[in-house]
Amino acid sequence: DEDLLLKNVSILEVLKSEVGALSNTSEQYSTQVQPPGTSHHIPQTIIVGVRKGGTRALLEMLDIHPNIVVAATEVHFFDWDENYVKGIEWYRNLMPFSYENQITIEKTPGYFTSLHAPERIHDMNSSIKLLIILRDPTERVISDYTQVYYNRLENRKSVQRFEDIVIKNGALNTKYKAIQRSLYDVHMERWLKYFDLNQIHIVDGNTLIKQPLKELQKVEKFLNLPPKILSSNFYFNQTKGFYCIRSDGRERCLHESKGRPHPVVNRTVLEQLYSYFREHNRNFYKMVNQSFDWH
Ligand SMILES: Nc1ncnc2c1ncn2[C@@H]1O[C@H](COP(=O)(O)OS(=O)(=O)O)[C@@H](OP(=O)(O)O)[C@H]1O
Repeated sequence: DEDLLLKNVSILEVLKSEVGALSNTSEQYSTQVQPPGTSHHIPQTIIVGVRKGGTRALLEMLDIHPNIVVAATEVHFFDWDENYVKGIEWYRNLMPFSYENQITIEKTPGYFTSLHAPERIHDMNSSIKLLIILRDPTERVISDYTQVYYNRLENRKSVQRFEDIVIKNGALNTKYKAIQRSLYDVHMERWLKYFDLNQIHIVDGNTLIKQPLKELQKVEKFLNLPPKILSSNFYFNQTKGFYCIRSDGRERCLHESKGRPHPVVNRTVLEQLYSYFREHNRNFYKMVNQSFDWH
């Protein structure tokens, strides 16, 4: 049920928050005629996740770069069988027009936790560069819950308190999908079966919120692009409480579904989540040779 809901939610998102997130990309995308010398290219880089990690912010911020073009919507090619069977040409045609010197990027957060995505992406291009944006796993669970909460409200479905989902019979409900999606080591292991660590760059989602330029400069380096994203491309919007983008003479913030207030969670429940993830986090740090200041 939750997966079905998620799928519907994703489609809804494509229609609402994702396409509408930044009118700039969607307008360009839907009305653009093919400029001479451009064509649809298969992405040389994919943001594969994680859901609620900050994938939309990362994609839109990378779109500032003149050598980057981004797909406006989540494509779900590698994680949804009904799309994958349509073949690579179907996928390529969904990409925006780009020049030879530009990198095409798409983001589908569901790839990170998909069982098939690593192998399928590897089959398409074994030397592709992958971006994964991660944030504190507990925060990610709460963000995931918050998204489903609002979607259920919109669809007039019943909602539950966070604590009532996360704790079952006095113990942590580790079967809860949102918790499973935060087991970064478990998912990462699948990616490392197909890709070298040096093909994968991990973006710190917590840092992207507070110091976007710092994280974007690392991505520019990873993609071998000249540093073109500047501090003047960002301004802090007090009302939203997040950085917004200034580019091509326009100012834009992400859709209101990005950066929603989270519920205040019971301290004991928080501690249970922190301690559950601790071992997984340590394992993940070892796997990727990098550590993060998660709880
Ligand atoms: N600049 C800026 N503006 C708004 N939001 C920002 C920004 N940078 C990062 N974020 C964080 O992005 C979180 C949503 O992540 P995703 O875009 O990956 O979500 S989704 O999986 O595509 O639904 C979203 O999570 P929530 O805070 O839970 O809404 C934000 O914390």
